[in-house]
Amino acid sequence: MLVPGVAYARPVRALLVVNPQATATTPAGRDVLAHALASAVELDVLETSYRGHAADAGREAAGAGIDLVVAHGGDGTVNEVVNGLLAEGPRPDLPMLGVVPGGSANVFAGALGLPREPVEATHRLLRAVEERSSRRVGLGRVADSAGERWFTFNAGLGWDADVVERMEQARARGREATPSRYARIAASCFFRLDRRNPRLTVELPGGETVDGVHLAFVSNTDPWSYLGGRPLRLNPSCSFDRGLGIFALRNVRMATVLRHLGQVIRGVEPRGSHLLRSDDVEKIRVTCSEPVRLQVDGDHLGERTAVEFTAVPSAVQVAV
Ligand SMILES: Nc1ncnc2c1ncn2[C@@H]1O[C@H](COP(=O)(O)OP(=O)(O)OP(=O)(O)O)[C@@H](O)[C@H]1O
Repeated sequence: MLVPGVAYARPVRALLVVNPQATATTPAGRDVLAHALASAVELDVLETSYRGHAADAGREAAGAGIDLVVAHGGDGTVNEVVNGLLAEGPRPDLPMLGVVPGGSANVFAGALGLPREPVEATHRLLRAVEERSSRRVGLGRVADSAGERWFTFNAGLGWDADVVERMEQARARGREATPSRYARIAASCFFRLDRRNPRLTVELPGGETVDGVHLAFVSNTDPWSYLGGRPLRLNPSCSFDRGLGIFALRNVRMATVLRHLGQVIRGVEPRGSHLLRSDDVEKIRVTCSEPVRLQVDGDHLGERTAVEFTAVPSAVQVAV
């Protein structure tokens, strides 16, 4: 493990995990990144060949005396690496995480203030390695009947997860994730949701319970927009150094939803009595009488009726 500020006699051992399927990774970019890293560290490179491969690599690295695991891909790749590293829970001797964006949204990197441009991000990472500069980042954990999963920036149940699933389907058909497509999908998901009417119940510590929720959006930072490259302002006081934040919409009509959608796209903070907003929360439980979709870091994971979110402070050390 690397201790910040300490000079080492032995070289830093690093693993570069590249997702060749991510939107903005290329063989040329991979090679530039690998060469740059190899000038500073003892490097192994792994290109993922199946979904879950990055998680397997993270798990192996955690037990193999590796100092640094660099994820090059989108948020799905970062999420997998983190889930592998933390498979046995947080430990002070776990490898440090490095991120070089290679996805379409790169929300985690954006929330950490890292450059989205891969060459610039590589320079920043090299500088962090050289200076032994890092920060500890608090993450969230989702527990349900299917098991446990870490999230690096957010997880959502209900309307938001419906949108993520439809967006995944659109991208699989080669469609681009433009703001207008996002708005159209969000509106059509809301119409469907309104008809089916599966409302969620949110339980907060201290016994506070909120019913009639269409969307429960739980985060460990105010996530960056998938579209505009700036904070979403759903929960502006939420940060990696505090507990979880929740943003929930309850008993709203279509006109209000469309107004908030426009605000979020423009980077304006939505307000109103139908919004539940709480932050620095340790545990959040969300239940529903019928199955609703769950998304974790922008990946749709299927349907659930009960999910518990937990804040885990200082879960991972990130080279920044
Ligand atoms: N070799 C592979 N074949 C198929 N899927 C893979 C492979 N390697 C990784 N994956 C999966 O690809 C999915 C998408 O990757 P990722 O999120 O990193 O890129 P992206 O979708 O372009 O980025 P973003 O999430 O920022 O839009 C991840 O969920 C990961 O599990």
